[in-house]
Amino acid sequence: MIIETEGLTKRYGRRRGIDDVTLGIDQGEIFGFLGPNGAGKTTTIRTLLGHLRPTAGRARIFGHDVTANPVAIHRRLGYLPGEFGLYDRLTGAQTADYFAHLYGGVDRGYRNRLMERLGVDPGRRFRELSKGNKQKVGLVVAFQHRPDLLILDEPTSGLDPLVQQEFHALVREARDEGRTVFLSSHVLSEVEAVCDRVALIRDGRIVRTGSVESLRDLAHHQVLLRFAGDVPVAAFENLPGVSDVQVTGRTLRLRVGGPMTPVVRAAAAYDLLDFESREPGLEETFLRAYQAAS
Ligand SMILES: Nc1ncnc2c1ncn2[C@@H]1O[C@H](COP(=O)(O)OP(=O)(O)OP(=O)(O)O)[C@@H](O)[C@H]1O
Repeated sequence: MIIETEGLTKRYGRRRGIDDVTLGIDQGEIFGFLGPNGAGKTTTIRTLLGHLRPTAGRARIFGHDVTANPVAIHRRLGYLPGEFGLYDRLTGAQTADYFAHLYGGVDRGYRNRLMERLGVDPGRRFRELSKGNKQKVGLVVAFQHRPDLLILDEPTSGLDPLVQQEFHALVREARDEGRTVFLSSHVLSEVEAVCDRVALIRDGRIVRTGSVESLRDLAHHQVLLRFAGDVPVAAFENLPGVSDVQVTGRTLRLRVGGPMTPVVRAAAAYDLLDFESREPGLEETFLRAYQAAS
């Protein structure tokens, strides 16, 4: 196992950080760590990296205890923090060079390809970069020495959709080379798109671990349909995956789990003026799924 934690707990004084986190991540997995803001993702990651000392429990990476042997771990690790930065005056290329030296040099061809694929402008000073562009330099730094394990804290926040796709491709390539990826996210659809397995964290505790397919019951969309004329609610209420149908005048709001086809087919039978579909935030999704448990 590449990452192994047992009852990992971190309290900030009397405040909760994480509580009893037990995880096992195998070589060659893309593992998603999914939770709303404040759930404990960063705390878990920083404890794994040895930046924070656990209050209780233990964690091992590559078989080494994270508190006892951080150097042996860090040589083989690529890490993207939530807010990546070094010195404001350095350019993207200089920043990547700085970290490359720490690892005793990197394959420059690979480094340059990473920069190209992610669209990093190597000559720009760090202070002139937007959050997304800083994030891209951070990704180059995490990947450039081809580490055995990548730990990425909310890697796609601030990236535009095309760069996100390129990032997903890089992650899959790393996995196909037998490397391991642990990434945190607060977006369900992103974890669904790229991860093999996932753990859900809420209020500092793991509420579920499983294959990405096992998230199906959580994934849903809020759909709004606006029609030119009156529409019988019954035409939608009993469709597969549909629940919580609400009607305001000629507007229907409904919750759809699973494929959208039945709703689109039913809507097409009427004069449809507008169709909106959005993925609700994870807070809303978790609240719904875990209300009974809390
Ligand atoms: N240095 C600290 N001192 C006190 N409490 C902290 C500290 N860092 C984090 N916390 C608390 O620990 C809990 C978990 O925070 P953490 O940053 O790990 O969550 P997260 O899932 O990474 O959220 P986000 O996506 O917002 O970064 C929160 O309740 C937070 O307020």
